[in-house]
Amino acid sequence: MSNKEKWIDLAKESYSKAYVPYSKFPVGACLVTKTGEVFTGVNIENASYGLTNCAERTAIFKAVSEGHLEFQHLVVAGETDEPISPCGACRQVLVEFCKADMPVTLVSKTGDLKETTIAELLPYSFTDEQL
Ligand SMILES: O=c1ccn([C@H]2C[C@H](O)[C@@H](CO)O2)c(=O)[nH]1
Ligand SMILES: [Zn+2]
Repeated sequence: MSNKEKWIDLAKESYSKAYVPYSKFPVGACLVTKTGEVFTGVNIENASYGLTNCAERTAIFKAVSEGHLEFQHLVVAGETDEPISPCGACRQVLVEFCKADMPVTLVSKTGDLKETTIAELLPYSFTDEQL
């Protein structure tokens, strides 16, 4: 089994930890650091719906909290017909921590994959270079 297949499995396995009483729509992410450590994340919803934290941001915030700032790959898996597509808020947070050419693998419920990159997900993004 390749590393990427393992990361896809980890993203899917994390569904069981998603806190999704409102949408019943679990999403799992697996973020891999440059040195190969893996951080999973799930969506965590709230009765005040807007405070929901997506799986992607949960994974990033976990990794950054542990001192990791360099990443090599992200997998996001959802119970969608087509490979899941990260929301705009997560794309902006990903741009903050991931290089433009970092590969991102998006996964559907049947295991269809879409291979993309950070820059493809959020072209012409606002970054610290503009501050
Ligand atoms: O890429 C995505 C898309 C959606 N969600 C979550 C937010 C909410 O909990 C549920 C439905 O939008 O899915 C994620 O975690 N990641
Ligand atoms: Zn999101």
